[in-house]
Amino acid sequence: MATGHSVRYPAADLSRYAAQLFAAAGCDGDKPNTIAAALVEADLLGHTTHGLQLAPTYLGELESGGMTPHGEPDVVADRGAAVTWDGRRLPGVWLTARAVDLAVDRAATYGVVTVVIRQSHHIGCLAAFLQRATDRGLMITIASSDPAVASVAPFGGRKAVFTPNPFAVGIPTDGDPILIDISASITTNGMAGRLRREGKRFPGPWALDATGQPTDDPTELFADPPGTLLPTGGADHGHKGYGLALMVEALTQGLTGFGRAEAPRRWGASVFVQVIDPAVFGGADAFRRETGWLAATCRATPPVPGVDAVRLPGERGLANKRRALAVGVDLYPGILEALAPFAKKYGVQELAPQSEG
Ligand SMILES: NC(=O)c1ccc[n+]([C@@H]2O[C@H](COP(=O)([O-])OP(=O)(O)OC[C@H]3O[C@@H](n4cnc5c(N)ncnc54)[C@H](O)[C@@H]3O)[C@@H](O)[C@H]2O)c1
Ligand SMILES: O=C(O)C[C@H](O)C(=O)O
Repeated sequence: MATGHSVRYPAADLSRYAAQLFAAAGCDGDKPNTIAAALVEADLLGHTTHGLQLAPTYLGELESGGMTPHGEPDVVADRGAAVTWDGRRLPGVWLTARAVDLAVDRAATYGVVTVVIRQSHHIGCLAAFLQRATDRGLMITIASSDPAVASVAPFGGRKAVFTPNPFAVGIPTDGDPILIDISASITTNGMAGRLRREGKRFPGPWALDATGQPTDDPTELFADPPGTLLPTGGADHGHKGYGLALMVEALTQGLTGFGRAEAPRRWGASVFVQVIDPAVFGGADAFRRETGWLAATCRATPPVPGVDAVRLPGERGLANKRRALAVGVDLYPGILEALAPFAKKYGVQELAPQSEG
C-alpha cells in the first residue's frame, strides 16, 4: 500500500539507530546488529508492516520480559541434517538468521538441512532471510506459526485456530532470485492493525465477523467476541489457505513437538527452516537453467488488461531495495515517532531525516 510521504533515511543509519536501541534494551553479542539489519531489510523489500514497525513492539517485549535478551538457544537435538533448538524466547529474527546460516553452512555436507525452533519469539518478515541462502545458489523454505495467539479460523468455521501462518521460499535462478513470502491467510494481523488504526477498510471482504458474516471492516477482528481473518482464497475458496495453514502447523508446531499445552499464552513462534542444495539432486547449473527459464517465461506472458507486466514474486521488492539503497528508505509514517520514547529513555540520539521532497 502507498505510503504517501517523502522523508527518506539511509538504510545504514536506520540499522545503526535500531541496533543502538536493541543494545540499550539489553540484547547481547551480535543480536542488536542482526535484528536491526533484518528489520531494515524488510523495509527495503517494501514489507513495511514487518520491518522497523515491529521495533517498538519488540523493545516493549524486551522490557516486559516477554522476549529474552541474551544467551544462546538450547540444542534439543542435532543429527547434522536435522536440528531442533529451544529458542528460550530469544528474538525470533536473530534465531531465524542464525538457523538459516547454520543450514547454509551445513548444506555443503548434507545437501538438505532442516532446523526447527520451538519457543522462538516472533520472526518478522520471512523474505528478509531468503537471500542469505539464494545468494549462495541454495533454495530455502521458512515457515512460522504461533502456538498461543490465533486470528484465522479453519475454512467454514468462525473461531480462530491459526495465526496467519506465513511461509517463504527463496529460489535462485540465473538472474534475480524468486522470493515468495506469503501467509496462509488473506492478510496479516499487522496489516489489519494498521488499517484499524488509520480508520481504513480492507480492499474486500477479507474477514468474518463473530457471527461468520464476511466483512471488510478490520475493527471486527478486535471486537468482543472477535471476528477472524479469512484464509488465503477468501470466503469462496479459503480451503486453499486452510490447507496451507495446516501444512505450516505440521512443519512448525508438529516438528518442534512443543505442544500447545506447554506453550505460554504469550506472543511467540515455532519456526521451520530448510535449505536445499540443488547440486546434490539434478545439478546446480540444471536447476538455475530450469528456474531461469520459468522466470523468463512467466515474465514474458502477455498481461491481462489493467496489468502492465507479469511479475515474479520478489521482483518489486528487489527493485524497491535497489532504489532505497541508492536514495534512502521511505519509512512508513509513525515508526520513528514510536521509537522516540525508547531513544529518550535509553539516551540514544534520535535519527535525522536525510532528504525531503
Ligand atoms: N512473522 C510472522 O508471524 C508473520 C506472519 C504473517 C506475515 N508475515 C510477514 O508479513 C508480510 C506480508 O505478508 P502477506 O501474507 O500479507 O503477503 P502479501 O499478500 O503482501 O504478498 C507478498 C508476496 O506476494 C508477492 N506478490 C505480490 N504481488 C504480486 C504480483 N502481482 N505478482 C507476483 N508476486 C506478487 C510478493 O513478491 C511477496 O512474495 C511478509 O513479509 C510476511 O513474512 C509475518
Ligand atoms: O501478528 C503476528 O503475530 C503474526 C504476524 O506478524 C501478522 O502480522 O499477522
